[in-house]
Amino acid sequence: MVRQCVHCASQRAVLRRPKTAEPLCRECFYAALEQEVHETITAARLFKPGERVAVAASGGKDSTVLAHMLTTLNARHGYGLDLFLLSIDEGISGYRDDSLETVKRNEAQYQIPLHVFSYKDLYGWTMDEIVAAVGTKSNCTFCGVFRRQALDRGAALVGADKIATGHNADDVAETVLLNILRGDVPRLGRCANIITGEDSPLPRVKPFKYTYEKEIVMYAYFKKLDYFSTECIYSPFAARGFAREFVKDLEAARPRAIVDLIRSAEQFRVPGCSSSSSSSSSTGGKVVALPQPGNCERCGYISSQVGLGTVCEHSVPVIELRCLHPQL
Ligand SMILES: Nc1ncnc2c1ncn2[C@@H]1O[C@H](COP(=O)(O)OP(=O)(O)OP(=O)(O)O)[C@@H](O)[C@H]1O
Repeated sequence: MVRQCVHCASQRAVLRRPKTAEPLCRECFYAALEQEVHETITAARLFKPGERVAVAASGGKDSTVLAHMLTTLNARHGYGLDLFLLSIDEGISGYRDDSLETVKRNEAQYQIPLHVFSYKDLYGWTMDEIVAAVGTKSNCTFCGVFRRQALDRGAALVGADKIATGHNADDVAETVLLNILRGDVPRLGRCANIITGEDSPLPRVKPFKYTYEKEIVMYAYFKKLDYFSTECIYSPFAARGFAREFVKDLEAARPRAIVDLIRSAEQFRVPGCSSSSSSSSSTGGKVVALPQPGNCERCGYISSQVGLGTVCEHSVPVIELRCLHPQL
């Protein structure tokens, strides 16, 4: 029996929405997803008219769909944003070099400018060189910290007011789980924030915070968007992979599990702990020490909070990573 789309009741349904199980036609699926993202953007006041927004673009499905959708919604709803693509080349051959080719094509497809910054230019080394020197243990943690700072630096250099990333609901749910497993209460309280660094010169926003990965993939597939779909060659060693599998299993049993995990973390917010605050805070009578951001003793840039001490990534040559970070 041919199912009708439950929204328009005139077209044949071509898919069942993973989040709601509704049978929908293509156009109604696009409209539903775009409207949800628009509502997320407006409800959380993610953007202000006239802002220059860097769309952090890796060439993967999430950031490609984000670039497509922000361009579409900006035109449709008159957000008044000056959008551009910002890519970081971590120096991972056979992975990032290929995905950057996709971003270059996206620049022409979405008609928004692209700026690329590399670890090599910013720090003097590539991830390939780091992995060759220190192996694959913890490399994802470090790469993530370096990328975060590279995005900040790149965005500041090209005059951005804000960075939008393609983190989706599944990513946020995984992070919630990982923080529970680590007992990291301060991060648990803020990992589900839709805006981070609100008080900093370069806040970050996640317009896809409630958007399911499966729906992003469907959207990209049906719209035939040009994206790169290979996993990073170093990522099989990441602990996040186990959390991802678990979230997928939970979703298979009950699709709402993803959004419920996010909502739980929103409830876990530690009083007095925002993305930019640092001190100590009381949770259920227990005082929780919050990370203290420091400044690099060499270049003065804010240092990371993952155990890099007070020397930022910019100033840490590969050989010193070993000395400063015994966990490597
Ligand atoms: N090299 C990069 N340059 C610019 N932005 C990046 C880069 N890598 C990741 N990002 C940003 O961080 C988000 C989350 O990155 P992550 O590595 O978790 O990839 P992902 O979930 O597979 O996303 P995507 O499908 O966009 O690659 C991306 O959606 C993108 O906005």
